[in-house]
Amino acid sequence: RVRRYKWEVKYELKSPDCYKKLAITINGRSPGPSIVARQGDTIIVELKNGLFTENVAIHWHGIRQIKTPWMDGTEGVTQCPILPSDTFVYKFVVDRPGTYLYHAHYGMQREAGLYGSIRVLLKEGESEPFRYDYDRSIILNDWYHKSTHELSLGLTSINFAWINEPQSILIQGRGKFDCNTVGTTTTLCNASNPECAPYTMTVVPGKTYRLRIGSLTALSALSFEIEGHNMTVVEADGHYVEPFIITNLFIYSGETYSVLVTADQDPSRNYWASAKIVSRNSTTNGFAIFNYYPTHPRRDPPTILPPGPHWDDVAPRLAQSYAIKARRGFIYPPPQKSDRTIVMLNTQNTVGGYRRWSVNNVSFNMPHTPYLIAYKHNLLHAFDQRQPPDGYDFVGYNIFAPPPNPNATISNAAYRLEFNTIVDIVLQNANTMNAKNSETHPWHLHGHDFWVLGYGLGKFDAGKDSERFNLVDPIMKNTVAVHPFGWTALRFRADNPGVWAFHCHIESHFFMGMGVVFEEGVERVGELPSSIMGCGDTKGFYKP
Ligand SMILES: O=C1O[C@H]([C@@H](O)CO)C(O)=C1O
Repeated sequence: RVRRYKWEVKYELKSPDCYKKLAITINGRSPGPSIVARQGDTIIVELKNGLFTENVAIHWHGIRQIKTPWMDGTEGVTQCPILPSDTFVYKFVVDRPGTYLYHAHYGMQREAGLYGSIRVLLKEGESEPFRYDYDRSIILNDWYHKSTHELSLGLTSINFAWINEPQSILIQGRGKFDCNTVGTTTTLCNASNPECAPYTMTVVPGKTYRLRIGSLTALSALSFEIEGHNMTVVEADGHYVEPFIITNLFIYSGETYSVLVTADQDPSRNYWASAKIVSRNSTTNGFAIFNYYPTHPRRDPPTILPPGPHWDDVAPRLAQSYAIKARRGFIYPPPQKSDRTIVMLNTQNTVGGYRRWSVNNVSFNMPHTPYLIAYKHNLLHAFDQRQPPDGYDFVGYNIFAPPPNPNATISNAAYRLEFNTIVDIVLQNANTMNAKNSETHPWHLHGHDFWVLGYGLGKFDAGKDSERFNLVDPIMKNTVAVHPFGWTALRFRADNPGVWAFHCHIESHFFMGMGVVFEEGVERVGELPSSIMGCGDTKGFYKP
């Protein structure tokens, strides 16, 4: 089946957390319309850029774009940006069932509100290996009152201005900023605006809900819970998980999970659903109402918000990471050996006085000519042809201290992977430029799912640690966290011809250079549509 959507992207004044700001919307909405389809369907999105002075591109997060690598929506990698007043047609197949996302992949527009959810159902007649009565999607996000321009200008200035903690957390596009904190200095905040009434999820006592939870935060790692209710994790990034029970779900930007929740508590009241920031010392949190029918949906629960886990306790987060395994009967065992291992040291750096993030001391910059077009049309002068490094100085580098020489280099070089080979990536976290500090980084790979082979704390030891890789039942994902001062190992097969970004899903970190690009089998990619062209050295290639 073909499912067609006609979208217009525009700025509109919105008050998702009671504070009015210009948000980037799709057909007037943020989050945008949900895409609901069945496995094997073709999605066609006719996207009009109705922003007056900004380009746009939309990435279909978790969709592998098999045979359509030019539809990945990654500006600078797979396509030229869509110019103001232009219309671009995305067309791709959703080949696997599961919970996915879409969002802007141009500059830092995602945090201005350009995002939504994709739900791919099984083929007609097929059923899931678990039971539920109803299916719901919610997206968690963090929200900033400053514009994407002001935030990105601060990050790219010699007088570095960090984006800081968000003003609120949004659950399905709704949050609550405390208007008292701005007092009468502005009329932009209105606590009784119905737009910022909490999101309510109404449940029928006794029924079981499949909650598809996705995070598209700009920065924050979150802990999500529903007061007094257990959750059973059954899906992660489109793959079935061997079920396990939790009281709170740690979720990092770019991840999706399905949890089963049964409305089995006292039905005469409502309960809080809450999203609390972890890994950073932030006081901002978000809440929604888990409403038991027929209790009034606007009635506040009689309790205070659950306090949630302590923000800097890494142990329970690591424990959740370890607990996620492929579901029995749905295990795709990984190849037992890899052909190449790339160790990626994640550091915060400076380049020429600018604050940056780097991988093996190389800070990524997007070229003007998208890689995919440059490779196919032999425009190889468009970016640095040297290979970025496959590792760092394992012996000499102390991951527990700020970088002794924080200077990195800027590059747009890409990794070329031999087609169909097995690639291991070890993401190695380290201390930031601030003493005794290491952050959580969710890494997202385009065009693939990877096996998560292991996690650890401290410096990855190629001998000892790789012997403990889970080669039996690792989960496959497209986004995975690297914990503070820790490492995460993943494996994938470079079998999807194209050029794919791999980056920290913290929007500002990718913007500051925390990412790489992989090329694989580009010679197998068919003729590129001219609609993706027109920028950089492809000027004039666009034929309307
Ligand atoms: O990139 C970042 O900059 C700030 C801080 O390190 C600035 O000092 C921070 O928390 C980041 O994640």
